[in-house]
Amino acid sequence: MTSNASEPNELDFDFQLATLLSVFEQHPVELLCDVLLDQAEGSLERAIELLSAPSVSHVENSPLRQTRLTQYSGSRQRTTAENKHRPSSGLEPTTTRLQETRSESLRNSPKCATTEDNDNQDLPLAQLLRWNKAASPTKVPRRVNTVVNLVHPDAIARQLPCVMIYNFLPKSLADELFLNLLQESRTWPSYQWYLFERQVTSPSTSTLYADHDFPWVIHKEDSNLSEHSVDQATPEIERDQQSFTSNGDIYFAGRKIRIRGPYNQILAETRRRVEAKVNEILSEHLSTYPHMSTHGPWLANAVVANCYQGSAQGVGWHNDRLTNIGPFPTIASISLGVSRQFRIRRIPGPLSTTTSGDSITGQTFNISLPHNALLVMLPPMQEEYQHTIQRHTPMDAHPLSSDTRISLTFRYYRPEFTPKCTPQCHCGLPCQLRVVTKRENSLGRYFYFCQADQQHGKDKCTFFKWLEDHQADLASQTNHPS
Ligand SMILES: O=C(O)CCC(=O)C(=O)O
Ligand SMILES: [Fe+2]
Repeated sequence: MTSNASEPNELDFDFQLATLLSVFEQHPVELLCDVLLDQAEGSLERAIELLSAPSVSHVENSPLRQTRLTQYSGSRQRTTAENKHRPSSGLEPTTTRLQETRSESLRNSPKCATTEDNDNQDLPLAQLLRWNKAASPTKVPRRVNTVVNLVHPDAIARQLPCVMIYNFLPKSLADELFLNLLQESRTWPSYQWYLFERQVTSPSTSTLYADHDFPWVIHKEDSNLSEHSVDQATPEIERDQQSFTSNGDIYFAGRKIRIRGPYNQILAETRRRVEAKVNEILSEHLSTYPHMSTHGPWLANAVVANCYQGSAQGVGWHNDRLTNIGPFPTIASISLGVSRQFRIRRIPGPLSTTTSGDSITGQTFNISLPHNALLVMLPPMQEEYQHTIQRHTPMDAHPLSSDTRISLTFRYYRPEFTPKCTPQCHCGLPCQLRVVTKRENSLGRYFYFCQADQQHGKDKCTFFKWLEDHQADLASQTNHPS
């Protein structure tokens, strides 16, 4: 959610509303829209402040909100020319979620479902919020707003830099792994971070396991957790669980966290199989993605584990942080438990327009992730696409867990991207690494910038450094140690 140091912040209405939806899942979309438009006068920061106040519960049916929600849905009509100058901020998925959340909110909040300020008294709000074609003053080409379901591994590989393997682990190992993690997940924390100086909490829980070859110097932790650690295990489970600490703070999505490890036997066996499969895939894809080669075998030396209890828990649109895994990462994700919808869309920007200037951001892909599916996200998935675990989608109960899903996202934490190798910003914090996706003249370049706003809720500093400049500095320090 941090604004990008080198790119203008494109916090338009769609993005703002999508952000509020992902943070304030308990509130109906109409309330979020009203607070954003009326009370906060379009300021996301102010809206978050207002919504964080304990008394937020009621929403008047505002005509402005009605108009903007209709536009929000109707803005799919933008012409190609408009799209070129104003890249979509992901209308399609958020619109879909808007529709899903809307029906949820209509059930939960009868007050919000009234249509008393509208002329169309007889129509349900859900219908009113849709783009009204008849009322549209001019006929403009309609950009198709589709979600394409991809099921067959060949179809997935044709459309996306992803490889899907269903029933990846032997069944008994998958089940054992899941039951083991279900037990452990009771101690995984929700994460807090800052959005415009307001602390927000993730709707799911997660943790980071690291193995023996995690490149940051690790020693067994024998004292209490550091004062900054937000990952607090219960004492009983803590005794069975070795905790690692590192000689550098570990930031996960802008938050300082504690890591757990080394892998137990089940996780180690899973790692062995994941690494073998991923390296096989990487060698097959080398001709397609030459940039995947250089660093030797891919290692699954750490894994971000996520737990979602029920369909209200998910994770919003994002691409995975590159800071400690470096550019062009490969991430291999095993799904366990109830099947959930994984949605993928291209990041708006020059990369998402065809040579004729047509926007190709309209397409969202949906992949169901059943128990024991391995999805390997290859480069440039994190550079060019965003993903989400969609909330409020129908689920079939899983025999082992009913409505709980756990994902294990194995990553290679590269030695050259440890905190020791990461520049510190003027605030004294390790920087975050990002890639330029919007500015054509620097497209695809990586840069470091301050992440203090997410971590501490304070203003971020002006630190900015291109990755290649930083690497050149590191190389010259190695060649000419002082
Ligand atoms: O649960 C999943 O499959 C996705 C989780 C995810 O996107 C992440 O850990 O970054
Ligand atoms: Fe992710």
